[in-house]
Amino acid sequence: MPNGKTVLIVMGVSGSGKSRIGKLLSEKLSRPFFDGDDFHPEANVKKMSAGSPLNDEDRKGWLVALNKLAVEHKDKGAIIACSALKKNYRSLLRAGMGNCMEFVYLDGSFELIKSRLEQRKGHFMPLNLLKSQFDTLEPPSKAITVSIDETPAKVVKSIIKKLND
Ligand SMILES: Nc1ncnc2c1ncn2[C@@H]1O[C@H](COP(=O)(O)OP(=O)(O)OP(=O)(O)O)[C@@H](O)[C@H]1O
Ligand SMILES: O=C(O)[C@H](O)[C@@H](O)[C@H](O)[C@H](O)CO
Repeated sequence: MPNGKTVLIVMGVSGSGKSRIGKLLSEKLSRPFFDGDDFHPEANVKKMSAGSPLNDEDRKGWLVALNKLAVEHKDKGAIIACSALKKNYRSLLRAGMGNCMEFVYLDGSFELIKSRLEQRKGHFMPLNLLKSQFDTLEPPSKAITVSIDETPAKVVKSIIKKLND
C-alpha cells in the first residue's frame, strides 16, 4: 500500500459509491474489501429500513466493530467502506491505527447522489434518509477527497494517483 497507509476507509453519505468504488479499489490494490453495511446490528438495519436515521448511540457499537476490523488488518491492509460522517466517528475508527489509516472521501452533490439512489435496486437504505445523511456529514479536512462525478474507473484512478502523490 502506498505511503504505509494500510487501511483505507472509503467514506461518504449513502449512495456516494462506497461499495462500488471500494470494491474496485480493493481489486486494483489487491487488498481485501469489507462493507460496513454488513457489520450493522440487525436493529440498525431495521431502523434505517423503516426510514429513521441512526443516532450517535446506534452507531457507536458499529464503529467500534469496524475499528476492531481495521486494527486486525493493520499489517495486511484492507479497504473498508463506512459512512464515517462525523469527525468523532472518524476518531473512533482510527483508534490504535495512527498513521496507518487514511480516509478517502467520496464527494458529490445531493442531486447527483439522489439521482443514483433513484436507480439503485435491492438496498435497505431508503432515499428519504439522504437529507439526514447530508445534515449529519462533517466533511473531513484531512482526507483524500475525490469527486464522484466521473465513471467509477476514473474515480478509482484519481484515488490511486492521490495515494501515490
Ligand atoms: N462513479 C459512479 N458513476 C455512476 N454510478 C455510480 C458511481 N458510483 C456509484 N454508482 C452507483 O450509485 C449507486 C450507489 O452506489 P453505492 O451503493 O456503491 O453507494 P454506497 O455509498 O455504498 O451506499 P450505501 O451507503 O447506501 O450502501 C449504485 O447503484 C452504484 O452502482
Ligand atoms: O452512518 C450511517 O447512517 C449508516 O452507516 C448509513 O450510512 C448506512 O450504513 C449506509 O449508508 C446505508 O447503506
